[in-house]
Amino acid sequence: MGSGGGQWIVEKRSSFRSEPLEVNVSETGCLSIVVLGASGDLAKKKTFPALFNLYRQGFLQSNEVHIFGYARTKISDDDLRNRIRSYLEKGSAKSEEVSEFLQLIKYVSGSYDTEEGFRMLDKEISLHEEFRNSTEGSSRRLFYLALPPSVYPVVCRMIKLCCMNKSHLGGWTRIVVEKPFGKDLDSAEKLSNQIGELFEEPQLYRIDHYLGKELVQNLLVLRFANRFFLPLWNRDNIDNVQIVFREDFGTEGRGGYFDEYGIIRDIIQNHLLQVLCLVAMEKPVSLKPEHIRDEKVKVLQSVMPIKDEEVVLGQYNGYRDDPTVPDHSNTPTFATVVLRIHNERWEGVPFILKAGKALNSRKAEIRIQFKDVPGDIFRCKNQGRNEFVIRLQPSEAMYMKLTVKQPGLEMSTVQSELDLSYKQRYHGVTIPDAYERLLLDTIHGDQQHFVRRDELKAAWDIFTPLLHRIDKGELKPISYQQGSRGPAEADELLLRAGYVRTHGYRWIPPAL
Ligand SMILES: NC(=O)C1=CN([C@@H]2O[C@H](COP(=O)(O)OP(=O)(O)OC[C@H]3O[C@@H](n4cnc5c(N)ncnc54)[C@H](OP(=O)(O)O)[C@@H]3O)[C@@H](O)[C@H]2O)C=CC1
Ligand SMILES: O=C1O[C@H](COP(=O)(O)O)[C@@H](O)[C@H](O)[C@H]1O
Repeated sequence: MGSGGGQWIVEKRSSFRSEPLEVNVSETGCLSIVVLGASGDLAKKKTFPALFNLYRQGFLQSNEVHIFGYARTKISDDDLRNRIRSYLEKGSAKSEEVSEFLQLIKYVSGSYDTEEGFRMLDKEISLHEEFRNSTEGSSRRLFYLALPPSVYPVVCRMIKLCCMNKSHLGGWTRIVVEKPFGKDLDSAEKLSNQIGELFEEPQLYRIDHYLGKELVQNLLVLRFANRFFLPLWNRDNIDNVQIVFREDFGTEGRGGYFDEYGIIRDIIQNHLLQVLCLVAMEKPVSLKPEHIRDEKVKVLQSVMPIKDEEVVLGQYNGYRDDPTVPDHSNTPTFATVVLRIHNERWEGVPFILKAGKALNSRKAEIRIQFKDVPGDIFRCKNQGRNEFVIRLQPSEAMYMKLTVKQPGLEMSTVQSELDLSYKQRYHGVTIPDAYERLLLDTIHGDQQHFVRRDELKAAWDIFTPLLHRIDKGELKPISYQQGSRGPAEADELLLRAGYVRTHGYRWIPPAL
């Protein structure tokens, strides 16, 4: 990145894109993207809008791409287009662009467990490929499973049986699967085995959309391209790390799904743990996906068993009013869990993962709190510690809380910050949605930001014992008010873990 006449130039992301894993694969030519579960919530809110944005930016060309929606619901092409139109007509999108894009979508209705529908789907894809005159190495088929995980195995079997890219055309077939990948270690391994019998690891993209967020993608750059951080990023200097997810709304219509999973499976075991890996891992040998994922696995394998006294669970009042939630549900909608990493860099540093629904604010951030300065000659220790905060959302930012001299004649100290707020710094730069990047990575065959099978296993290893105890009712959530900070016990745990709150200081995102 460099500056010229006040104008910031953002280097193309491809400058540090890792190489695709598969050899002899085509990244050009006829591309068919199939959204299975096209009638669902994720498809309309995230998958189709992300495809539309890629189309608008020229990453998907109308002369090579065709999009297929597949689901059981019996609707026409136009019905599907009308369902998703309003989710595309947002921001600066022009209605003609939306209409052009919608014409690329064809809908096929069929069941998930019989060949008939998938044979029809294959016929439609093949028609498109013939129409586009696919030649050697130019037919690419991407299947996005926007479906409940219970149907992944059968759907993958049907794809393998009926819809694979025709080998004489070259190209590839790739499968994107959504979280949750299982409910515990055994079910995740079973799912992995079932899918693994059908597809090779380089064909499988286990998506965790937090890995597509701008500031999560920035973590490796920040840590390993800045001399500042290298000597500080360890147990000698860092006292504790918090990775926090807060939502100011409840389960809203997803109560049935949520009650089966709970906040640990929904957010902590995947999104927050992936962020922890990037904060805590050692420097990878290179940016090759396997080198990065090797380091992530090592961190996960170094996490110690979770102690009961380092867990606080909560459930918001009113959660059970949802008719799809059982009256006596023990499912946590809030959890604070302390993880401890048993290695040379992090021994003794608590990683506090906190997630909650129906709280008093919506934000996701990483908060790295440094130790006190030894020999504090200014006697400013009580004002607060140095903190480095990475605000993932909303208002993407990084800021360092530090102690400075209070401007003026007096020699006193005050808390202030060095602030890199993205909206202020990068005028006019649109931060892409996580799903956009990850879909583009899938098309490019870049698995760096996807979860590898052994990573998934190591992640479930950490949380399975705790989850089983919650499922059995051995640990109970504490009730908390909607719109609050969550149970007070969580704040007490934070203090016990060593976090020191800075009183009287609040970071305010700078206005433009
Ligand atoms: N919604 C979200 O915000 C997020 C969702 N996800 C994950 O994405 C996937 C899809 O989520 P979402 O779109 O919300 O799910 P939905 O419940 O909306 O299901 C998607 C589609 O799958 C079909 N379907 C639903 N239930 C069943 C069933 N029991 N058996 C077979 N088919 C079924 C339905 O299509 P039809 O009946 O027409 O076949 C439905 O339209 C899930 O794995 C979810 O965990 C991940 C992150 C966020
Ligand atoms: O995966 C999920 O994420 C969303 C939050 O995503 P965000 O990008 O808006 O932070 C959460 O609401 C949902 O429960 C969960 O399944």
